[in-house]
Amino acid sequence: MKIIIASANKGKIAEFEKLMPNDEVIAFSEILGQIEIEEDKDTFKGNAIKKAQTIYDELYKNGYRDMIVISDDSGISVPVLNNEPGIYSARYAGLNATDKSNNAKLIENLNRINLERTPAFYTACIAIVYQNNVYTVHGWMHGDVINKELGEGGFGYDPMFIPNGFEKTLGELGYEAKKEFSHRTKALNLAKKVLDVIL
Ligand SMILES: O=c1[nH]c(=O)c2ncn([C@@H]3O[C@H](COP(=O)(O)OP(=O)(O)OP(=O)(O)O)[C@@H](O)[C@H]3O)c2[nH]1
Ligand SMILES: [Mg+2]
Repeated sequence: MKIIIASANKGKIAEFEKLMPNDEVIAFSEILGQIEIEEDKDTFKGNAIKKAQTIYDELYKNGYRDMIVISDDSGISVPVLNNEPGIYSARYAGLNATDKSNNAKLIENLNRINLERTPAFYTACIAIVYQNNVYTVHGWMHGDVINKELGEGGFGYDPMFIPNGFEKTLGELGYEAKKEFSHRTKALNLAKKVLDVIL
């Protein structure tokens, strides 16, 4: 099955490819080139729908039909920081933020309140657009964030995140572990059930 991923995040696209080994997973940019989508909704769900719908509409305008478009809006929330960065995870350190600068800002904010480690959770909302219908599913992963980066695996905040039941960060554990229980894995498992019903 051909699935268009409405994301420009290489880390996410790589995860989707590994999670759907039997499908043809194509990043939208391979067909449409770069498209900037303003994420101006106030929920993961709102932004996920906007991303998937925008890419679906662009593909449609370009003559593509019967495609399945999947988006992912995700982020990490830290309850002791009023659930920051949440939907702002990708731009926590500002408009030109990178994974490095976002992690540095989170570390700075943890240090400001003298916390080496505190509970946190990831959320992923996946939106599916198919034949002008929209479906959304969510997945979560709970654990702790720490005020330093450990390990090189994963992407984004992974080197700062210790999932429940482990004593290492996702950066140290690597993708084979993360794949078993991540927010994206859980959401995608639900998305696959939706696809089983609608296709
Ligand atoms: O360590 C991480 N492991 C994860 O598994 C993960 N999932 C999300 N995130 C963070 O949350 C932002 C999402 O923002 P986001 O959904 O807008 O994505 P994005 O802007 O990077 O790409 P796009 O899909 O919008 O094109 C990302 O940039 C990351 O910083 C993660 N960090
Ligand atoms: Mg984004």
